[in-house]
Amino acid sequence: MAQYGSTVMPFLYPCLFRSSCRSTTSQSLQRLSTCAGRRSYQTSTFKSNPSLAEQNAHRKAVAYEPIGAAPTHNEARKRRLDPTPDDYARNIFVDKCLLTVHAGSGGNGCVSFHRDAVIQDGPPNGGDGGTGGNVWIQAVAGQTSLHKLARRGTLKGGRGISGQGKAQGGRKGEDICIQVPVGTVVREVWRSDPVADEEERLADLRALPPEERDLAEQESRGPRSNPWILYPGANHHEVREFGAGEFTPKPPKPRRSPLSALQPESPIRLDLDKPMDQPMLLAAGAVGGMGNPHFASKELPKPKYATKGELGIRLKFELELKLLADVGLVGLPNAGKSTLLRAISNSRTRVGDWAFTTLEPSVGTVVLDDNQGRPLVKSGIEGQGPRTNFTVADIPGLVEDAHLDKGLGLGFLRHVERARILAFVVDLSNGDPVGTLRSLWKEVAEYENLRNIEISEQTQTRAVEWTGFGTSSSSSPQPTPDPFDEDGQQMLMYPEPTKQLEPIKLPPVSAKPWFVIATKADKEETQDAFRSLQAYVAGVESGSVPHPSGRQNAWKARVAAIPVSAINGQGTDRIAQWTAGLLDSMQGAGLSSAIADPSAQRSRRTLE
Ligand SMILES: Nc1nc2c(ncn2[C@@H]2O[C@H](COP(=O)(O)OP(=O)(O)OP(=O)(O)O)[C@@H](O)[C@H]2O)c(=O)[nH]1
Ligand SMILES: [Mg+2]
Repeated sequence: MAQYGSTVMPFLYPCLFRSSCRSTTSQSLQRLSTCAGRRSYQTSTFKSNPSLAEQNAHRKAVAYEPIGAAPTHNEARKRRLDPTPDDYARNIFVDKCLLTVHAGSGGNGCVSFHRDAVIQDGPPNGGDGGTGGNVWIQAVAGQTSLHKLARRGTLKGGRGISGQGKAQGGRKGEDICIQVPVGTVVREVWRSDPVADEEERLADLRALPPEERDLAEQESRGPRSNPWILYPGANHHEVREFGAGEFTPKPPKPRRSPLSALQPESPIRLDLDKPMDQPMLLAAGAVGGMGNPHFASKELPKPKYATKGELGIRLKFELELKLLADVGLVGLPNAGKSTLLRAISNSRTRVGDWAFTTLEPSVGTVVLDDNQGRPLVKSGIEGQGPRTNFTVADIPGLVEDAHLDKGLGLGFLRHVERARILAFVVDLSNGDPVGTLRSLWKEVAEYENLRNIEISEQTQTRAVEWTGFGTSSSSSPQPTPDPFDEDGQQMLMYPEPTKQLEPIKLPPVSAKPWFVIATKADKEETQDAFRSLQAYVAGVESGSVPHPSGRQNAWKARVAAIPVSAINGQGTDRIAQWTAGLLDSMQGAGLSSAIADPSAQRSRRTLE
């Protein structure tokens, strides 16, 4: 053996040299012959401790498996609907976030003088600064979560570029467009508007008697205390003279970009419940500073100063998804909601045979055409073209007393009221389906009660806090000095209110259209359970049985129980048809995303 030890033999024939320390050459050769012999009739099964060569041979055989062995379409579909617990795509979902936006500040004006071979000391020709970038917002179809914006936190419009010599104006700052999902409500939490603050300060000064003005002016100087830019070539004497006040010009009035007229009124409250063709202006960029030609006069034909650009407005918003999806799947844990979503859409939500597999809502899109414009389900109302898709949200399972925040409770019920239609998913193989449906409705109705109490309590609190006639209450925001902005200028900011914004008004849950999906119908002895469920639902529709929510005006115009076997993909087409029909009837009746919410009938408009 030692004679082979220093050669490449151990590398080429590892099985021969595995126990080189102990075995002899004859033993190894015998083993080699055994291995070879075995390989001839035992190719696919390993002995208890396979050699490296055998392992490699096996890997190769698997890699070159004949194409005929690939899973058939049905097998692939079955695998998709009954996946292993680790076969899922991670779903990131955020339905509420804070977002700060900064409109771009204006670029500075330029101090420059014409100079050429003939004219050594010509007239002023400094360009104006460019306007800051605007901030726009647009609701777009196809987005279902606010997680991207939540991660960014702050979005800034570009700063305007400063002006240059030869009367060259600075370039405008870059605009930004915030894209949000359809159904987002945007509410302003606070704002810092340096131009408005300056206007207010000047108005206060004007109201004072002239002898007090100078002192008050010194004390009340805000972020625009020094709006001037001096000529870089100015000598010490000129700088001192400028600062001494004798030659200090009157500060120009604060200016706004003409575009700011398109800004929504403060405080901004937008209900973006329809896809928008054009973005909408949220905050206009600040205007740029003025170049030195603006200050030329008969007395001072060559001014050596220009102004800085105005500071951009800063706004903090709370973004909240009012509409999660067209259909919300409501059911007990382990009822089969995620499997159903996989069966009707392209979703890869997690499926597992245990409760609370799903912990975050996940939204899937059900496509109603063959992606080439040919509808698979006849839908859509006249004059608006066929409906091509709708969205379904897989909401985590509800448990008994979820309305008391049991299980993963109230957070999930919050999602239920953000769907246009509720689809109650009932497992036919798990006890009495009618009892299950009633207990699900009970949780939903109790949650609605709680919300009504919460809203009325908040209204009372607001009524007590109101002090009237413009006098500020103790909780009203007071300006406090804040850190400096990117230019080293002090910004006036307002502390964030300690009180949260009031909850968004949503339509009552019991007023939403609903239907029942009876799943796991492939399991044995589920026919009787389905028949009893069907009879109950028919009773609710006809009015012979009270509505499971216990509400008088609850929706029951068109209820159905649809049996499906999600794991086999059977009966799921009917869900698409039924939902499309319900959406059409809602649209036809003018009940759009907000259903019965009267405050949201018009898109893109301010609330209240
Ligand atoms: N036989 C049968 N089993 C099903 C069917 N649908 C789902 N299952 C099984 O039921 C179990 C639970 O399915 P999930 O889709 O994870 O249930 P879920 O309602 O999303 O559960 P949570 O996320 O915990 O609320 C899994 O083992 C599925 O394979 C069905 O139609 N027939
Ligand atoms: Mg699930």
